[in-house]
Amino acid sequence: MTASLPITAKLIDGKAFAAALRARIATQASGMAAQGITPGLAVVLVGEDPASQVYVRSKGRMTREVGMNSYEHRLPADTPQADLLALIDRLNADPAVNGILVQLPLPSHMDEFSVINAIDPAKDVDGFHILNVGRLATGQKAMVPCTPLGCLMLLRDHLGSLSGKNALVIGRSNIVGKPMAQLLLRDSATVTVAHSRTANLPDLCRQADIVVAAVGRAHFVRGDWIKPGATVIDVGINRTDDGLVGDVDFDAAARVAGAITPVPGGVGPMTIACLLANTLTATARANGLPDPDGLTP
Ligand SMILES: Nc1nc(=O)c2c([nH]1)NC[C@@H]1CN(c3ccc(C(=O)N[C@@H](CCC(=O)O)C(=O)O)cc3)C=[N+]21
Repeated sequence: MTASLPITAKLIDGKAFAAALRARIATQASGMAAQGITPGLAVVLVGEDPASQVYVRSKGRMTREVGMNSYEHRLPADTPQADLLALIDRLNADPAVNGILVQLPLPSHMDEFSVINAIDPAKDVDGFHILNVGRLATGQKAMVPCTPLGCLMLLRDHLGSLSGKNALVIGRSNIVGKPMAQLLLRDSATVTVAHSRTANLPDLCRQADIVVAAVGRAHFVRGDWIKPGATVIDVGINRTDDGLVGDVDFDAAARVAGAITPVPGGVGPMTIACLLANTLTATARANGLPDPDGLTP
């Protein structure tokens, strides 16, 4: 139905935006280095989830490219939870480590909440610790989850103010949907969070000026769900026979939307750039410096 229309949406180039963001982070990191401070990010990977491997590799490279130290800890899938908690304790106590990321998902014998909440909230660059979740929800200074922060930066860059916009977040996960809703609310959008039980999702979506799709199902959001001119942010990373695709039927949606992020090259690179932004912010706060410019919401 939408296939006959021309592609009119502006492409929101997350890859280019993320590269510019990393360049600003590198400049600010070298300013810290001049004061004898080198930010350090520790990434802990338990087991060998293939999607996680890709992420960890590009993350390590980009961390070094912006002038930060990268520490990688790979543990076997059958590592006892107590051993992981002992490693987290060591990283919490290590002054060279300003940020700690424990790659999710964890093997099923571990309790993710116990592991995440063992991280020093000041080093919780994922923003998943319950203290940071509560701070974000109550408008206090927090570490903000990387993917929603990246989406917010792209939205603000494209739209300017989000005030009064109808925003639909599709997906209610702790890592994307819920913190995304909090950030949109803070920017005075009118926020709806939809999920697998939401009634009449297509009609709800047709009222949205902003759609953030984070459901984890390839091409779940159809082109004829999109309000003409809407801004569409696709968080999905789905590996299919057609390669990496998002949660939005891009070819159809790009004929209706005002602007849309591609997959790959949209939100994914922003997630990594925001991880580096959070590491710089954590380093600044740990050293009593003001928050770096333009990296926090
Ligand atoms: N504690 C934790 N924090 C995370 O932030 C986290 C995690 N666990 N577990 C795994 C997911 C996945 N994730 C991605 C980040 C960037 C890309 C990315 O840069 N994607 C590229 C494509 C990469 C490719 O070609 O496969 C893009 O979209 O353009 C993908 C996936 C972060 N995650």
